[in-house]
Amino acid sequence: MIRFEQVTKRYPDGTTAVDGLSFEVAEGELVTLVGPSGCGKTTTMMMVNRLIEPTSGRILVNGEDVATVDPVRLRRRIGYVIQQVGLFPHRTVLDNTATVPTLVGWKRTKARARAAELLDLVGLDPKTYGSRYPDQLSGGQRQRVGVARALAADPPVLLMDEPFGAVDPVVREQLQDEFLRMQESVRKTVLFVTHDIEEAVRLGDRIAVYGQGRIEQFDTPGAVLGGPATEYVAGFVGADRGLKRLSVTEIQRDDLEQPPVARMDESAGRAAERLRSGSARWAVVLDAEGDLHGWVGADELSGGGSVGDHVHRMNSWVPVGAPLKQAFGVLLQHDAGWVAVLEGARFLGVLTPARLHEALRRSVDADARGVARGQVAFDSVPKG
Ligand SMILES: Nc1ncnc2c1ncn2[C@@H]1O[C@H](COP(=O)(O)OP(=O)(O)OP(=O)(O)O)[C@@H](O)[C@H]1O
Repeated sequence: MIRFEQVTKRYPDGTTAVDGLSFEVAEGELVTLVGPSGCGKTTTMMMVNRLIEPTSGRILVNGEDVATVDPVRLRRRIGYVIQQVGLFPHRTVLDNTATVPTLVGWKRTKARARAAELLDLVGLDPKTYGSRYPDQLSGGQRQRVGVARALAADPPVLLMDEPFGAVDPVVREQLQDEFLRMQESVRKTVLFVTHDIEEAVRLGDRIAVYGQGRIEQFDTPGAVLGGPATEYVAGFVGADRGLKRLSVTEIQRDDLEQPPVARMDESAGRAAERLRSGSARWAVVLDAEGDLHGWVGADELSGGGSVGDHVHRMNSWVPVGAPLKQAFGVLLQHDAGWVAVLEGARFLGVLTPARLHEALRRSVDADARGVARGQVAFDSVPKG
């Protein structure tokens, strides 16, 4: 969808901002460009919508060389969000959002209806905020309007330059979450510039780690964290990259351990006997559908009745596909030896600290070998 072919930008004063850059962003993909200040990220991005012209090389958007497209027409097809949002101060939020549709000739009512829809999409109630002016909004709200405005003409491509850089960390995380949710439904092709590795890893389907004017590594967040290509990348992603990797590695079914199970309607006595004969001290309690109800200790099952009469409700669990970090959080918070993993209400198994560690190790190994994690056997992962 966006393709850089040997793109170089040399400024008139001789600064080479970008040097022989080649990479591709697939349709519907979100690629983050991350690197220290001055490494050429913004220059890269601005060459896509021709705010800056390359010295050599080509950039194709949807197969078309951008150099051959009229810049004004080009920019209407490419949404652009920047840190200093650049809202028009004397126009209401609704009119700001409707800017591009109005420019391309939509009727005012249609453009405003679309703008209201988009404000809703970015989490701003158009009834409350539509008639306000930009200086009556918080920084985070202004950023949201910036995103809504960029999406208004429904451009297939979105360029975002540190869009959440100017807000505090809590709001920033909120905006990132909302943006990810929105991207699930709108699936734009996005080039996203940030100098924050956490943000790059969190948002990117793939990330491009920039050195000076060049990409040092271009891969999935998991692969970059698990196997930095160079010393430079290792330094940039940080010594705690193992921890960061927890947030991009998903819990899979084959990471799970199968603990002893008791049924809700099973007689307590029979369940106790079964657990004792297997030397099990506890069991998870499921109903006939396999949905999780809680857990029970083997020595609590005396006194008759059914297992359901003795069950402890379980108030924390994690869904399959959630990041390992979420499971780790639950284990720490409850000082627990395991956490249940569900799909919907259905119990799939438990994750223990040892299994969590193995999952992380296997995913590093799988990325290094370019295979799926399921193909890495537990015992093939070297210890230590
Ligand atoms: N108009 C210009 N003339 C000369 N040099 C420039 C110009 N614009 C940018 N540069 C230089 O090009 C290099 C890349 O700049 P660019 O803005 O692309 O970096 P960046 O990675 O986006 O940085 P930041 O994160 O600080 O925004 C820097 O060394 C910068 O000083």
